[in-house]
Amino acid sequence: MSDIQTHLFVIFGASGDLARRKLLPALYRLMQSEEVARRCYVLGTARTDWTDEQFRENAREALRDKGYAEQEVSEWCTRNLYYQCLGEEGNDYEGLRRRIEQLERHRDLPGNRAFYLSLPPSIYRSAIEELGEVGLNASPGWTRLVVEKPFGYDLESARALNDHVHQYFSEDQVYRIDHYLGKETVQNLLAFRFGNAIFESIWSRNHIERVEITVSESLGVGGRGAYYDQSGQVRDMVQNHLTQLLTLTAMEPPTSMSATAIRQEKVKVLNAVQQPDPATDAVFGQYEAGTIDGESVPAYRDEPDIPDESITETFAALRLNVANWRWQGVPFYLRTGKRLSAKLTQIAVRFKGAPVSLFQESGQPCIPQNAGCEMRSNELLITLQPNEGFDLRFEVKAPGGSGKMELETQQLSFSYQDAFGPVPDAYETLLRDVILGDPTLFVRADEVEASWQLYAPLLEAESPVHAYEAGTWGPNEVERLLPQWTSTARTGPSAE
Ligand SMILES: NC(=O)C1=CN([C@@H]2O[C@H](COP(=O)(O)OP(=O)(O)OC[C@H]3O[C@@H](n4cnc5c(N)ncnc54)[C@H](OP(=O)(O)O)[C@@H]3O)[C@@H](O)[C@H]2O)C=CC1
Ligand SMILES: O=C1O[C@H](COP(=O)(O)O)[C@@H](O)[C@H](O)[C@H]1O
Repeated sequence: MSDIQTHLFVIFGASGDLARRKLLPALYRLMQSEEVARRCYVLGTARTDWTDEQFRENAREALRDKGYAEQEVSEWCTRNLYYQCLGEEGNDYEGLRRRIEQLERHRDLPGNRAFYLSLPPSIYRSAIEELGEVGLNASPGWTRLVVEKPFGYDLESARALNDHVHQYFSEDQVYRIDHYLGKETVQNLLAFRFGNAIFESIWSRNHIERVEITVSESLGVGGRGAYYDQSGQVRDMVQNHLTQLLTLTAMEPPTSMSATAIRQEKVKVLNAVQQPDPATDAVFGQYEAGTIDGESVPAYRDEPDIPDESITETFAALRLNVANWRWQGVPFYLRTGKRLSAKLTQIAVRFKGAPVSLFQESGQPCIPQNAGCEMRSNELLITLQPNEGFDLRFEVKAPGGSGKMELETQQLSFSYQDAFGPVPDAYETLLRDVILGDPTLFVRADEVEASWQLYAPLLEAESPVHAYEAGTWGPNEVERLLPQWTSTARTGPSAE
């Protein structure tokens, strides 16, 4: 990473969960490179009244929990970490500015600064304004602002937040996080689609019957009930992560791999997606108690901080139509939920069958429109997590047979883990890109607004929320959208 310039990485919310579990470990891993370690200093800030040493001790503990070597962790924390309290009210930005300038003098830093807002979303506006008011939106070097998700609550609030950000920062300074974009396998979608010409010619309504995007989790809402109940699955997962997967699957080839070219194509395809009709294109659910991996788990309404009468959806399934020349008429099904049967992020592409089937019981050819004409389709499963890899399913002749040709489905498989070993963490990729100044894997202002706009009818409607048992694949009503889903969990790193 030779292009890294010496800088200060400021984490707002440094005493919080995300900083502890994701940001500090990602920065630590990045700084395993001596070169990065010499060029990146971290300043944590929050209301908690810590000294530098107390912050370092907390960071050491967080990194020890991840199993990193004691001695190296300790040295890194001492050499690279600092802390500045923002005051009881969280508004001492003058104090923060003075500390930044003092550190830059002391460490002889050129004034490059990244500000990572790992704060409750309700604080984003004031933090951005305060940064601007004390002049921290500009510096002798570069200044970058990283904003965590959720970016807005709906279209109106996302627009207002964009306007607010742009009062103080220009768009090229802003890095909106969607951690799915940092996942190696999500980026690999671009490599798969645009590095392999054989798929391009079949990647359209001419050959594809439907696309299914599944992001299922076996976990519930855990300790995040207070946030989640105000949010629900459409805001928490569909508007951002599933929509990113949709755009990467459906976008046109960009003119280059530059951030501008890629983001341009993503916005174009997003603008072509028609708003779903809540009555016919969506099914929502909420989990009841059930069993997952042999363990009993409580109902959503019995989770901490969830009101007894909550009607927040923990499951959403949608049918979307991408109204452009490539995709018109190919349904994109999206499905996501908490406390489902398994953790699985997968894109299943189901191809159209052959025009005439030659392999019928009767021995007579038939066409799919005829009753009883059995036609199997080829399928491509792109598994993004866990057991990352691809499976291409096709028909082969089953051995033997008494004069009749019988077909059996088999698959060609590629496992990421087998080929390359463990997959790096998304936050490591994203933080590296922030400090390199590469915005490709971040969400542009118009993209985030287009995405909120798409789901506006769902967010405004009062749709029924159907109960489903934890440990299943969601409410039965989902069959109304699609009776049988193609997606299946891969069984292991070398899944067959
Ligand atoms: N945790 C996760 O897994 C994920 C989190 N996110 C997003 O990341 C952000 C942070 O989440 P998370 O770490 O879980 O939240 P936490 O509640 O654990 O942490 C919030 C942090 O913000 C600080 N803070 C709160 N109020 C103020 C204030 N008025 N002024 C200054 N600092 C303040 C808190 O410290 P103090 O009280 O000391 O001020 C704390 O360090 C949120 O936007 C969340 O949506 C996104 C994806 C996953
Ligand atoms: O952003 C979020 O993502 C997680 C799921 O992320 P993954 O990387 O484990 O797939 C989800 O649990 C959480 O509710 C949501 O806020």
